[in-house]
Amino acid sequence: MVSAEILERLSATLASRREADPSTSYVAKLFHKGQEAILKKVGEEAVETIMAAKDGDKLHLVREVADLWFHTMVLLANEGLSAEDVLAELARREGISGIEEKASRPAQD
Ligand SMILES: N=c1c2ncn([C@@H]3O[C@H](COP(=O)(O)OP(=O)(O)OP(=O)(O)O)[C@@H](O)[C@H]3O)c2ncn1[C@@H]1O[C@H](COP(=O)(O)O)[C@@H](O)[C@H]1O
Repeated sequence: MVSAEILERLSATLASRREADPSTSYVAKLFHKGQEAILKKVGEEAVETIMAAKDGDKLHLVREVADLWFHTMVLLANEGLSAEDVLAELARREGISGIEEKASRPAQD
């Protein structure tokens, strides 16, 4: 079974691409283009994920979500963050009902 360790390995690979040659690395090319280009890819992959969910093809959906996760990881890496930061936030939230959490927020003026 594939474990979440793939996210850690991918994070390490992404970090290593900071110094890589954009002509031989897709990730280095995205870093080189900058945040706007990365955000554009995240937006495109989010839309493609929605379309895949609607067409009912499960393999297509899995592949589009993989593209989305990958590009959000590039976004995190570009900001000096990694999958570990997101996993830690999910761990912090574990067991806290979304309904309870929302109800405990201070009232907005
Ligand atoms: N997981 C991925 C991964 N998923 C998707 N992609 C690439 O993301 C790109 C965008 O996909 P699209 O379907 O949107 O293709 P496109 O419309 O032709 O792309 P654009 O021209 O718009 O950029 C494609 O080139 C895919 O190959 C990935 N590229 C790399 N990785 C991982 O990142 C590592 C480092 O990659 P490099 O930096 O290229 O060595 C690899 O070893 C993999 O582990």
